[in-house]
Amino acid sequence: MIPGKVLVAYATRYGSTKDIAEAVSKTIREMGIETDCMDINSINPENLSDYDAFFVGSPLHLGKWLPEAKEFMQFRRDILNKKPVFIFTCGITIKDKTEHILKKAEFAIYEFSEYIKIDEKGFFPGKLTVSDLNESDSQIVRLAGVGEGDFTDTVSVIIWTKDIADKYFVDE
Ligand SMILES: Cc1cc2nc3c(=O)[nH]c(=O)nc-3n(C[C@H](O)[C@H](O)[C@H](O)COP(=O)(O)O)c2cc1C
Repeated sequence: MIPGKVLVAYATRYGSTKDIAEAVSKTIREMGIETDCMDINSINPENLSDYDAFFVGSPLHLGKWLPEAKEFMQFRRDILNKKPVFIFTCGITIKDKTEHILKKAEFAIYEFSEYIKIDEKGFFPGKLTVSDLNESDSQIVRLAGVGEGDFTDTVSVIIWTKDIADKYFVDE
């Protein structure tokens, strides 16, 4: 299936998941496929039927997807289940791709993978600067010992996206 239009939907607090979403969107657009890259909070559900495939991403917060991203999966599952769905998770801990870390990141998506058919999953390291966080987030990351730094890996995002396009966006 060559999609007419693809939606890349993301949740973010500090912009790094938006950066990943934009890299996904740019990669697809460069293949000649139309894409919209949108913050989940600004998506009009009535427009979802315009899309032939969905990328949906969220950062990890205390081991979970952000609430608006989980709600998007839950409340829009009927339309999502009719189309290919590719999800990406961003987290600072994902810089260490150990089995334990990846299992924890998998657990974050377990709750909605029960009712949504997920075609592909990507896990990407994020970016965190404690001094940029609001008061409550900075307390949480200090207490949880989340760590900080910029581990953005755009090359891996582009490769992941191209692999998906090669596998799913082909003439039948
Ligand atoms: C309150 C808070 C909790 C976080 N919890 C986790 C976590 O459980 N696991 C993890 O890998 N990263 C965690 N992070 C790091 C973020 O997932 C990471 O910085 C991500 O790149 C942020 O995405 P954003 O810039 O799109 O908001 C946390 C960050 C914050 C602010």
